[in-house]
Amino acid sequence: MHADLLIHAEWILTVDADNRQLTDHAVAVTDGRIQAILPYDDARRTFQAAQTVELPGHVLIPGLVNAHTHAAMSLLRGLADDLPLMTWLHEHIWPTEQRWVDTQFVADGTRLAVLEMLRGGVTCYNDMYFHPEITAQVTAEAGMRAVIGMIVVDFPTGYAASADEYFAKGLALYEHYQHHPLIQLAWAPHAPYSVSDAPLQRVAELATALQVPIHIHLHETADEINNALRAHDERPFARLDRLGLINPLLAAVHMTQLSDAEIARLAEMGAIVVHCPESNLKLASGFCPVAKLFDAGVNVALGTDGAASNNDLNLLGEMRTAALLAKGIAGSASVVPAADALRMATINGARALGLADEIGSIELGKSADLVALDLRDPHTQPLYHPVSQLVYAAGRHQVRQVWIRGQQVIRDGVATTMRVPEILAEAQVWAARIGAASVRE
Ligand SMILES: CSC[C@H]1O[C@@H](n2cnc3c(O)ncnc32)[C@H](O)[C@@H]1O
Ligand SMILES: [Zn+2]
Repeated sequence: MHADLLIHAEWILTVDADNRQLTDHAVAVTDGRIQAILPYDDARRTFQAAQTVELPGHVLIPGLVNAHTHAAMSLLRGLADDLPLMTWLHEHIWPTEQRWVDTQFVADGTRLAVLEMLRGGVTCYNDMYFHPEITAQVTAEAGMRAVIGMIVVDFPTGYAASADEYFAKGLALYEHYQHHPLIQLAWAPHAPYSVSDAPLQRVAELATALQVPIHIHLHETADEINNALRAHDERPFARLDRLGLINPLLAAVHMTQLSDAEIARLAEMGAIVVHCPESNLKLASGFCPVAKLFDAGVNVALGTDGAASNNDLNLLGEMRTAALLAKGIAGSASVVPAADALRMATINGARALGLADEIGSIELGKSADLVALDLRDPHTQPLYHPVSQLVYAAGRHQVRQVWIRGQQVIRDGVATTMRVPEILAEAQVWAARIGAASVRE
C-alpha cells in the first residue's frame, strides 16, 4: 500500500480513550490524515512510503492545543510585569494597545507567536485579539491551525466602532473561512465586565445558529465577582447563564472563582473550562479548582493566555505547572497525573474548540497533526515512563519535528514555513518604538 509518510517513533502516546502507549510503532499518513498505526515491522511490510522518518529515542504525541491566547500580544512580552490584572490591563496594556495596535502590529506579533508555538509543539491555538482577519491570514500562511475569535467588546477600538461593526466583521470573517482546512471561527466576547447583555445574548444566539464555540474570560479574579455583585447583585456566571451562554459551546477561560453549585451547573450543561495556570499565578488572579472540576466531569483544557501575562506560549511548561498546581491546591499528589495533563493540552483542548473529531489524539482518520520530541537529553534520562518525562522534565528545545495536516512545519527544530530572521527583526523594531515612547511619556 502507498503512504505519503511513515513516521517510526520509539514511543507513541496516542491520547486515545485508553491512553494507549505504543513502543516501536509507526504512523502512516496519506493526504494529511492518519491512515494506519501499527508495529513498525508490519508497517515496513505493508507500506511503500514516499518518505520515511526514523525517530529513535523520540516520543510522538498529538499536536498540542493552546486553548487560550492573544497571539499578537507576543510583541508586549515583558512590557509590564509583576502587576495585578486590573492595574496591568487599565494602566499598561490597554493604553499601549490603543496607541499601537494596528494591522501591522497584529501581523508581526502573530508571526512571532506562531513561530514560538510551532517550535514548542503547539499545532493549534484559540485566539482572541483585534484584527482577527490578519491573525487568520498569517496563521494559514504558516500552515498552522487556529480557531480565530470574532471579538466583541462594548467600547470602540481601532478594529471596530460599535457592537454592530464587531458582529458584521466577525460574520464576514466566518463566511470567508467557512470551508478552510486550518482556520475555524469562534465568538469571542472579551469578558462579562466589558460586554453588556444585548451583545452577549446575540453571541449566544449566533453561536447556536452557526454551531461555533464561545470563547470568553470568566471569573478571572475575586474582584470581577465583587464588582459585579456591587453593581448588579449578580455573579457573572449567573448572568451568563441567564443570557444563555452556559452551554456545550462555551469555553470559559480562567474560572478561578467557582462555587460548588457553579461547578455542578458547568457539568450539567456540558460547558468547558480553559485553565491558564501561569497567567493566573503571575497576575495573582486566583486558583482554578481543576481537580474538583474533573471530579464533577467538566472538560478542562489548557491555555497560556497572552505572552504579556505569562510570559511565554509554552504549553509543555503549562502542562507541568497545571499538574503541580492542582496537587498543591487539592492537597493531594495523585490529582492531575502526567497523563491527564497531556490530555488537557491535547484532546481536551480539541473538545473545547469543537475539533475533537479532527485533532487532539493519534487515531485513525484524524488529521496528521503530530509532534516528535527527542528524549535522549540528559535531563530526560533515564526513562521509565515517556509521559512522565514529557510532562515533568522535557523542554521545548526537544521538539524536533512537527507536522500539521501531514505538512512538516518544523524539521530538525527549524521552521520550514516562516522567515525567522525577518520575524525577529520586526519584533525588535516594535520593541524599540514602543519602548522609546514609554520612556518619553
Ligand atoms: C478583545 S481583544 C482581547 C483583549 O484581552 C486583553 N487581555 C489579555 N489578557 C487578558 C486577561 O488575562 N484578562 C482580561 N483581558 C485580557 C487584551 O489585552 C485585549 O485587549
Ligand atoms: Zn486572556
